[in-house]
Amino acid sequence: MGLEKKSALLEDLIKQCGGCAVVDGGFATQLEIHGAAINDPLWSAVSLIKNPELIKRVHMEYLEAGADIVVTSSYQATIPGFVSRGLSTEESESLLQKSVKLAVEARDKFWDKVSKITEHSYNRALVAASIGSYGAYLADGSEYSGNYGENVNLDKLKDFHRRRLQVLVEAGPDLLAFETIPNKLEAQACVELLEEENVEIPAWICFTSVDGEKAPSGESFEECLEPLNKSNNIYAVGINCAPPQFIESLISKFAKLTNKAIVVYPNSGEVWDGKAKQWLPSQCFGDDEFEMFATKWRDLGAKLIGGCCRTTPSTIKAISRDLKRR
Ligand SMILES: C[S+](C)CC[C@H](N)C(=O)O
Ligand SMILES: N[C@@H](CCS)C(=O)O
Ligand SMILES: [Zn+2]
Repeated sequence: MGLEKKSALLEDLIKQCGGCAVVDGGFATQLEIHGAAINDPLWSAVSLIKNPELIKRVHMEYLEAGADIVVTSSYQATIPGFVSRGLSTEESESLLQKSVKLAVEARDKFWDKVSKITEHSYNRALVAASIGSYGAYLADGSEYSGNYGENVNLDKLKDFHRRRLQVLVEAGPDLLAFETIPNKLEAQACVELLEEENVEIPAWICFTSVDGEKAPSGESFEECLEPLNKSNNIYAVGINCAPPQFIESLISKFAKLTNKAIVVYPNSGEVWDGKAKQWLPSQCFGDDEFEMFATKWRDLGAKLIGGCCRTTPSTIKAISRDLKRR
């Protein structure tokens, strides 16, 4: 299936959902709720080594909550990351494939179950392969600073992303989700790679923001979106893992800067302490607030809405209830 057909699948899903599809919520958060220890350089991806069954369980929980799109466990899964744990390149690549396989299996199992029920409100979900930023791999919180240092140029970022992208694409997800991109250089590297590798899977690219106005690097979103707006590979652009109180004005800003679909999946509002590797309490949104804001975000133009870190299946249930109340 080529790029056009796969993009049409996503387009149809959005239509079927009444104009806005639901993305799942914090994957790592739900792993932790089930007791997974992820204070680790591989973060949530450590579960690919330690507990793949739990990954599937979390995907199922988000599907049951009403997610139309499930994001795989590969955010912080990288070949160099696995190799520095003593795994071989082959083993590392097979874990990346497994991240897609687990999500596809969960989706198929769930759909098999619900499609037998005469009246249900679910859609057949799509699987988005997560591709975390270079900062996520560094595991020092730099996905929220955009500060990669002087030695990181376009080629280095392309080299970092290339093989993982190839492996994930071969595993056959429906979509690609580039997450927590903190600067224009990395966004450009991702877009150029999609073209160089002739990838035929539609992608979204999401930036973080720590001030509610610009990318963490200080670059304006006008600058950051410029390479993305020109690319046929990019279906949607947006924001993930930023505080929810920024989302309203960022959707309005993006709507003026792009014709791409807009995707937003904020975190709960807590702030990540990269050194201590823990979330610090801050102004926080609960499920009720997500429920209230989801329709607002949709009315402002978002076509894909979900939650990121510190949100849970109950957050997704609230968003789904809100958006699917026709
Ligand atoms: C989205 S952040 C909370 C993921 C974890 C981070 N890259 C780290 O490893 O410290
Ligand atoms: N989808 C990621 C988080 C991105 S910030 C995960 O939970 O593993
Ligand atoms: Zn997050």
